[in-house]
Amino acid sequence: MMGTAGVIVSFESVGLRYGTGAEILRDLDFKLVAGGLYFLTGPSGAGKTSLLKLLYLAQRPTRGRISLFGQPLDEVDRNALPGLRRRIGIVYQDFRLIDHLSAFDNVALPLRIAGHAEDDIETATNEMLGWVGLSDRAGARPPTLSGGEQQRVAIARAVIGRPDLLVADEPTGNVDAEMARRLMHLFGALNRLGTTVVIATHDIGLIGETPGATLIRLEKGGIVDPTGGLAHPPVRRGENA
Ligand SMILES: Nc1ncnc2c1ncn2[C@@H]1O[C@H](COP(=O)(O)OP(=O)(O)OP(=O)(O)O)[C@@H](O)[C@H]1O
Repeated sequence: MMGTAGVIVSFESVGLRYGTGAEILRDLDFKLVAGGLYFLTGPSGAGKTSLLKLLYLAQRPTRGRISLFGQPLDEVDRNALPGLRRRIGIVYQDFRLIDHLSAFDNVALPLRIAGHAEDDIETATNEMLGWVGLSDRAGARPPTLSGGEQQRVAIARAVIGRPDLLVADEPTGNVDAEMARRLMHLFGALNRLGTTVVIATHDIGLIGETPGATLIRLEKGGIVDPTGGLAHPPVRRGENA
C-alpha cells in the first residue's frame, strides 16, 4: 500500500452538499500523487466544478476530511489558508480576469504578489503571452478580448508562478483544436517541472493525446475508477512507495 509520501491531495470519505440540498458529492476517497497529471471527466452536473472548488479551497466539505500539501484542512489555521492558496494556480471556468488591468498585468499579477523584480516579471510575462499566442494583445483589457483570448490570459496567469498544484476547469472550452493542443503542451511542460495538474474537461480527444495521465471519472457525485489509477497510482521514479 502507498503511504503518505508523495501524496499532495488526499480525500477521505468526503461529501459536499449546498445548503440543505442533497449531497452532490459523496464518499470521495482518493489520493493525488505529487507530480501527477489528472483529467477529471463526467457528465454535466456530475460535480466536477464542485470537486475542483474543494481542491482550490473555495469550498469546505460538509463531511469527511481533505488534506492538501500534507496538511489536514480542518486543522489548518485560518491565517495559513492564503499561504496554501498561493501554491495553487487556478483556471476558472469563467476566467475571473481583472477587467481594468491589461492582459499583461493580469498575467504578471502572481509574480508581482510574490515580489519578483520587475525586469524578471517583464521577461517571464512576455514569454508566457507569446506561448499562448497573445503577444500582440498584451496591452488589451479583458472586456475587449474574445472568449478564447480571455481563456488564454487566464491560463497564462495560472501557470506563470509555477504553482505546486494547477487546477483548471474546462481550460480548452473556448479555443480551437490546435490551440487546445498547444495549451496542453504548456500544462505538460509545467507538469514535467513538478506541478501536479488537475484538468476538468469534456474533451476526449485531449485526454487521448496525453499519455501518462490518470483519468478520474465522476458520475452522480461519486468517483468511478475504471483504470484503477487512483486506487493503484503508478509509482514514479525516485519515490518510495
Ligand atoms: N452554489 C451552488 N448552490 C447549489 N447547488 C449547486 C451550486 N453549485 C453547483 N450546484 C449543483 O451541484 C451539482 C454539480 O454541479 P457542478 O457545477 O459541480 O457540476 P459539473 O460536473 O461541473 O457540471 P458542468 O460539466 O455542467 O460544468 C449540480 O446539480 C448543480 O446544480
